[in-house]
Amino acid sequence: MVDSLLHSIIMCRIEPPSVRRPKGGKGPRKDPCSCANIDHATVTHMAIKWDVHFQLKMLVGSVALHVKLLKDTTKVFLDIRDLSIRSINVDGIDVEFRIAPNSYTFFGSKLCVYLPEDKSTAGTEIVMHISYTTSNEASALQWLKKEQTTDGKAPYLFSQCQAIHARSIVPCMDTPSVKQTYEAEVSVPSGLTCLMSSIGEGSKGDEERTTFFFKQPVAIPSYLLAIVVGLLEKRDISHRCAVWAEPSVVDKAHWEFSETEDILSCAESIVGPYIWGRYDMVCLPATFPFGGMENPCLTFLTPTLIAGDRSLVSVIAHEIAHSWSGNLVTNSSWEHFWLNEGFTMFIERKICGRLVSESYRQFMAFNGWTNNLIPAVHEQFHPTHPFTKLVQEHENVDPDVAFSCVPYEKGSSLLFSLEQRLGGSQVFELYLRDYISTFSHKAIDTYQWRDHLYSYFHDQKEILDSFDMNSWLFDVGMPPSKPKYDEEMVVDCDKLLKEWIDADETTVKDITKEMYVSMKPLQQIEFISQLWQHNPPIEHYKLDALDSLYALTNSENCEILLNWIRLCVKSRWEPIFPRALRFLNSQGRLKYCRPVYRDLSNWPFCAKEVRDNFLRTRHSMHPITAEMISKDLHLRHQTHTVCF
Ligand SMILES: CC/C=C\C/C=C\C[C@@H](O)/C=C/C=C/C=C\[C@@H](O)CCCC(=O)O
Ligand SMILES: [Zn+2]
Repeated sequence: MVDSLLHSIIMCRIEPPSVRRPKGGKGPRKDPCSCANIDHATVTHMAIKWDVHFQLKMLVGSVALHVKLLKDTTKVFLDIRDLSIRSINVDGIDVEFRIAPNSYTFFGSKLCVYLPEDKSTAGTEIVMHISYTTSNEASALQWLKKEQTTDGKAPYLFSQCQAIHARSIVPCMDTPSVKQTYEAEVSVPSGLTCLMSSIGEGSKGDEERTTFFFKQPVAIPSYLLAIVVGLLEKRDISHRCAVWAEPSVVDKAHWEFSETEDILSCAESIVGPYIWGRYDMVCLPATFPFGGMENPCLTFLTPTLIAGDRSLVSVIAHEIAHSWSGNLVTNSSWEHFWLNEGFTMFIERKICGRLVSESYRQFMAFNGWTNNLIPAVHEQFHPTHPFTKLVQEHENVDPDVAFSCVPYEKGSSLLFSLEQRLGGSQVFELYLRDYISTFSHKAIDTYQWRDHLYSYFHDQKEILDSFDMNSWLFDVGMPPSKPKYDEEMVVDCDKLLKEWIDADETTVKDITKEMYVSMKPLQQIEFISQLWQHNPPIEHYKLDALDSLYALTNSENCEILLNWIRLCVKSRWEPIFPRALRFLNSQGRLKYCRPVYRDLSNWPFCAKEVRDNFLRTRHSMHPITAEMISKDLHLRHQTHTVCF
């Protein structure tokens, strides 16, 4: 008995715990969110031609995919969602194609293209020309009537392809493990400006239509394809930075984001040269679902960053940092999203540490742990939820549903802990540069990251082995240990918090506003967030006093407003409801809308009104926003069957 047991243990190749790999797999796992046969073929270049039709809410055009066969194959599989394929030819020869029947789910469908026999051997390079149109419900696009824009003067279109929405605007290998250059010709109604995640190469047209030309010479994953069309004006910030926005917004955005060149230069001093040429930003209409999106050469930004005091520009540092982590060194699938976002959060805070102070970097990391990671693990999910893992498994999982701050905060905390153990900030910055230069223009997974870490710090193996890496990477819940933070900037927050918690109806009148107004905005956010997280909930007389002293309900800073609304709703303070509803209807940022919709729908006092509000406004929301909130409110159950 013992012998056979011993034999089976020896034969079943028990790997050391530190190299836990995906189920049943040796080496990199295929991206479960794509049906592309990337081991047989790869796309190296896309040449896109689109006519933008606002009345139809459709892109009509074609794409020429430059495909290289990696193995003998007579088929190329592409990802599509809601595309009407008109015709496909390979090097000018019409070819058969099929769309896998009944495969439609949130992943979309598999487009199978059959190659001529004489173009099916390994090493062959072909040009696959696909004529197609998008659906008027393409999940990557939001079409705005002029009335929905800030200035109300012209229609507007913008895209959001991350994570798996590129397939709704172009047939492609919609996985971050495939990188391709691209060029585009886009025809739009004259008078409107078209911008893309690339270098603009001019335009030509007549009074009816204008065609804009673009080139992206750096190979990028499909999720970084991006387009915006609207009545836009530009303001230069430096020789390589500018901001675009609607006329009534552009000067406010220009002032708010005027430190962008300083941030970009600072980033270069940490992680190396900026290779993308331009760093432009477009400040989108308020329905944009995210704080920022790191589309190369053209970061997309929410107007909720315009606080009037430049206090929220760390998001720009974040998007700039993506020019290295994410856009150059890319996660090979969304299961390893933390490589994109954990590194970017870490670099963002490095930049802010350089520009403000090291104690500010420490405070940002502390704030991330206490105000983002803890609520995400304990309130948005629960400590045993699989989406609280750093490395996830996305079989039949929609990345939009799995999305949270966990990859950002758990990932950056992991790097923060490693920095402290492996020699401190300067030592770790040298590692960071080596990591970026080693994997630039590649797509990697956590196992490749880990192997590089061990080889770079080969002389500190004992320290690495003593670190509970597997628990950080693969376990649910909060990390097994908390980094040590310099809490110098926490002291004032804790002092003010204690003053308010300990106050009673008499002494609350003695609290003055001096300490609060002397704090940095991030400290004010920390203070209000701690009040929100405090149990029991804060008494109504204190909320009255807080609002009259600090004017929180009328704050221009959306981060402060979010935490104040959540605090008041948790305390069931009814005067906040009108402001909360205005907040929901004034912008579409998921980071704000999802928690506030969830909180309000769980409050019997206003549950029905807030759900009715959603049903009334959902059609003017971005598709992603509408989808996520309807799931949060349990208004529809998407049955996810296995895709292919
Ligand atoms: C574990 C989840 C794996 C993959 C998810 C990937 C993408 C999800 C999709 O919903 C797109 C997310 C885009 C995020 C863009 C910007 C963020 O860095 C900031 C979001 C929070 C904010 O609004 O500030
Ligand atoms: Zn990011």
